[in-house]
Amino acid sequence: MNNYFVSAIGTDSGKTLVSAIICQALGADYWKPVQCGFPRDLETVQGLVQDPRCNFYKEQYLLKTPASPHAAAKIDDVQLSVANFRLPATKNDLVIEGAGGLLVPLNDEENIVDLIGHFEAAVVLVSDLYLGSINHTLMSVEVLKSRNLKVKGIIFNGPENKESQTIILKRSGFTNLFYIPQESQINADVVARYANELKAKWEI
Ligand SMILES: Nc1ncnc2c1ncn2[C@@H]1O[C@H](COP(=O)(O)OP(=O)(O)OP(=O)(O)O)[C@@H](O)[C@H]1O
Ligand SMILES: C[C@H](N)[C@H](N)CCCCCC(=O)O
Ligand SMILES: [Mg+2]
Repeated sequence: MNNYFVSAIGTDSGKTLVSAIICQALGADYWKPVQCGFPRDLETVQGLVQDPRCNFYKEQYLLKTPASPHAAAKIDDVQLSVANFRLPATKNDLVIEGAGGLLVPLNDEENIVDLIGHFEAAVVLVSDLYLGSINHTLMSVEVLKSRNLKVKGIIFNGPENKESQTIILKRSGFTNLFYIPQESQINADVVARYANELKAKWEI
């Protein structure tokens, strides 16, 4: 059983889409430990994955405000602490989706990135290809490397930019797992199509 932690270079980068594709590709389970605001990513993934092998676990913290977890927790009078997060019990591979990027705070001291070691997960980093994303991706790479975290690879998402992809891969040394182009709509068929492609690339 492997735990994969899907993080990204920011919010709205495509983590939920990528999580659904990985779940469908591997027949893995899905869990978002902390959700801030609605709709719940859990429900989005449930609507996108069509694979009876996949189980979907409830968030450990479902916070009502669409904000950074540390701020959303304050509003709901909840204390987030890495030590209190508990993985769902499963014998299956598990895809864990973060919130926002790696240095998003959970509280005054701890960040999303601190959950990765706690869960003993390998990171899948989603890099969406907007202008400015090279800087944001390479900063995320530094954060991962400085903590010696295990990285499965990068998934690029959105309008193609070969120069950005090439320099990010060269500087990071990370594996290029997959590229998802900008789609006119996201639905279960799109996810199934990319899951089939990803399956072939995952174990290389
Ligand atoms: N390749 C793509 N083509 C078309 N739409 C996309 C693509 N990637 C992501 N989107 C859309 O962009 C929006 C943001 O993506 P997504 O919800 O996966 O981001 P996220 O990183 O999970 O955000 P959060 O930090 O809130 O969890 C969604 O509406 C999603 O369907
Ligand atoms: C509410 C949003 N969709 C995400 N789940 C949380 C994003 C936190 C971003 C914090 C930040 O980097 O400023
Ligand atoms: Mg999401």
